[in-house]
Amino acid sequence: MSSLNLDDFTDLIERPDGGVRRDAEAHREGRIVPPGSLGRLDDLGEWLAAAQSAVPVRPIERPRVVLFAGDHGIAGLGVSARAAGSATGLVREVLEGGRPVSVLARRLGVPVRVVDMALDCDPESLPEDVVRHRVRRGSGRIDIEDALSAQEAEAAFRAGMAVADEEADSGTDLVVLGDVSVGGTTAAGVLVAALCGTDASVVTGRGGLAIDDLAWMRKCAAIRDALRRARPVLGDQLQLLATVGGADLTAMTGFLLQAAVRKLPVVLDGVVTAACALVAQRVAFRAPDWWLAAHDSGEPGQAKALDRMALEPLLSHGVTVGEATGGLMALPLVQAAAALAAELPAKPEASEEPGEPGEPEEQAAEEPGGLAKPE
Ligand SMILES: O=C(O)c1ccc[n+]([C@@H]2O[C@H](COP(=O)([O-])O)[C@@H](O)[C@H]2O)c1
Ligand SMILES: Cc1cc2nc[nH]c2cc1C
Repeated sequence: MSSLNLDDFTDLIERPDGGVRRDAEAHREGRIVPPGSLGRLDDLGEWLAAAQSAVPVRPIERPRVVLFAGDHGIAGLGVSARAAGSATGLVREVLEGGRPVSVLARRLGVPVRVVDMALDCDPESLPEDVVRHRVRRGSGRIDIEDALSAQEAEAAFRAGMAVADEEADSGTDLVVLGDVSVGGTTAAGVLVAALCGTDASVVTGRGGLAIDDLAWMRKCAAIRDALRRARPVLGDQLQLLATVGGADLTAMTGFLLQAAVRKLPVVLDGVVTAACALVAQRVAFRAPDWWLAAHDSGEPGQAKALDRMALEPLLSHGVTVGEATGGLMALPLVQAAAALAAELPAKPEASEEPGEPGEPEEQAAEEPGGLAKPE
């Protein structure tokens, strides 16, 4: 295997086409509904058009949820409301259709793909297509040891890239990315604090099922200790992920970068995907142009990371369950934006030709009448 050079992503990742974006804006200006009256749906439609390099934008017809799963040794310190090693149970429930992500995905008709990177269970106990990318059983306890060896980190990163390639090759037109990751918000907090140069307390949230004050203090201390181990390797993102990220977060970072190479737009979910996106931005500064922040989960580390990437979350409903649930909530909005951008009729010919004599007066005469109509 040739060694992985993350610097290559800087050149491989292009921006979505600016010319197409301007065409999409011009197309929008020619529609019957006044510019601005669809609010953020206009921006969303234009962003998608640029990502697809298509005006009018194509409908999102083959979206997919991709969940990276893993257990984190740090959960053994009591930093999560869930028991250490319990991510497997969640994954089973996802596969059986009983988790929030399963319910929303079913309703929206979106397939869910789960990728086990480091669950703490016997790999034989899960379907082969779920476990085939696994690099180890549980990631290391990041306050005192590396989450992964260098080899495991490279394998996990490549697995994430391979999943992005598989999705792009199979015609997926939008990915909603999420994690099933017990202890993952602690690792995410370390990555965000390390990359933003902040203190542990600034990024320490309450996790999936809100933890109590004592657990919060343990989480804060764990992030502080892991941060000490992260700072010396900040300049090397793959080593940073090996030191404090863990297998699922490393794979998600590889996924995000390769998806951007393949021009596959990705909807981000909560703090864990935001932390991976932040690492990926360090690798390739243009990459965030391919991502949409679905929602604000309320985790301080997520807000910090999104702010750094100038990504503004679409929704805010306090959804902290992870597993791409918040991402899926945004999907109907993305689909609505695409449909409006593509299907609204054009303004009548006359109003598109400003040079026509008499035309401005006609408009002026028409508009107040239209506005004056009772609701
Ligand atoms: O989306 C968020 O910001 C968010 C905040 C807290 C927890 N979660 C999810 O909850 C799961 C457990 O996280 P943890 O770190 O509390 O064990 C994990 O899959 C996270 O994605 C997600
Ligand atoms: C408007 C818009 C701008 C963005 N920039 C990066 N991701 C984005 C997503 C949207 C929707």
